[in-house]
Amino acid sequence: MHPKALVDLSTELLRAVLKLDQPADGVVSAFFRQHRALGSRERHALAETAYTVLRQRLLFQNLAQSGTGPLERRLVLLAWQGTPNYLLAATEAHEQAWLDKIRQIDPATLPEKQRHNLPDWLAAPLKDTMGDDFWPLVQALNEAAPLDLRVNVLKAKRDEVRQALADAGLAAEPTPHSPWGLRLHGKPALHKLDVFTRGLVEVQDEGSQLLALITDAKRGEMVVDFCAGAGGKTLALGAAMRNTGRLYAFDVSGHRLDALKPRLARSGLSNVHPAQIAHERDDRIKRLAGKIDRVLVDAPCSGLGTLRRNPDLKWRQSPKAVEELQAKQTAILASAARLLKPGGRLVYATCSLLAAENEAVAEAFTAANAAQFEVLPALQALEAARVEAPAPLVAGPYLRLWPHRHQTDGFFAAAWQKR
Ligand SMILES: C[S@@+](CC[C@H](N)C(=O)[O-])C[C@H]1O[C@@H](n2cnc3c(N)ncnc32)[C@H](O)[C@@H]1O
Repeated sequence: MHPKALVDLSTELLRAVLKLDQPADGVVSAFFRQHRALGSRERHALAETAYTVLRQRLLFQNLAQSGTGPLERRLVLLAWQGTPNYLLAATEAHEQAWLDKIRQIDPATLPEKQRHNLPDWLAAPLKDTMGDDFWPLVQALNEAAPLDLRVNVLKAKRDEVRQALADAGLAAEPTPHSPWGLRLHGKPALHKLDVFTRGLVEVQDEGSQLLALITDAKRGEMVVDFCAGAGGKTLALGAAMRNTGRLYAFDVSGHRLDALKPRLARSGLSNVHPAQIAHERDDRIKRLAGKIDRVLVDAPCSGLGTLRRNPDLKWRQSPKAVEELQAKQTAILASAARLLKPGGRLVYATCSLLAAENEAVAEAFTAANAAQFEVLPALQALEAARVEAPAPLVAGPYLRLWPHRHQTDGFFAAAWQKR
């Protein structure tokens, strides 16, 4: 495609993404479905340019105040992620002169907001929690996430998969903590690979694998994945159970559970029972009360731990949404807890960075249920699950993962044992 046309399309995509009325990944996919002629490099340039603006929106919006022409075009020129030659061929002399002037600005001299690119309501609690680690976190949130795989231990060993990937020309290292994980070099296309189509691997962030590991589901047990969604953790739990026992995958969204089905078929698991529930107090939950060995509550949350992949969330979430989520998380956790039998394990997890959705919810549960539930220190649970080098993964009794410290998305988990 001609560079001018490509930059125009990039501007059109950015305009749609910046409405912020839908998740950016959905807007980008829909846009590419409407423009099927775009090649993979062109798609990469368009998607990465939009994501770069989302990551550093406050900076770019400020810099764009000086140019001329439509705002979205100026933002595209500033954040362009395609080849530089394309940008040169697509721009007028006055635009190039403007870009040259902007490139002379030293980012270190800019106001703090334009360096962290976070809304105030999010920057404030993160500064409080992180102290000196705030800026390393900000930097990590603006970088792309690595691509991790989880080996399906029902079908293969990690070394075998690593060798099969190497034979296909793909280098991968074992993840530092999860015994199931491989971290790929780069972002290769995986869906046509034999190891993927045969269900030997799933794409799953190491942090997400650690949430399944801390649940430590065992052979023959009765297990509930309360907020199973498309089943990322369900598949890991089912394989850890070696396809024995019974694993219920609940969710209020039938649409998300539908997305679990092809993944289940690839995985070879037959111990998983997906079921749509109306809400957390559904009759199905009442019928299973007191019968379950392990319950994972991978709660609906702000998703702010995934900002590397979903930078739009920092502009789409709000303090009010976080408050509503906290109430929902509290209600789901209370209801899910009723499922456990004595000696059973309850795990509450999120992919949020905020204490309001993490420690605050866990501490309120502990306080309200001390007679029935005892906190299980995350370190103890991770050691028992044979997680490698677990000490740096915990903060007090909880699992706490950060992109800048652990190269994972931001995750939290608390565990309790029913008395
Ligand atoms: C963080 S996502 C789950 C991701 C999933 N566990 C995975 O690993 O792919 C949270 C899920 O909670 C579901 N959810 C929201 N409210 C719920 C409720 N009251 N009961 C059960 N699930 C709920 C959402 O539909 C969403 O799929």
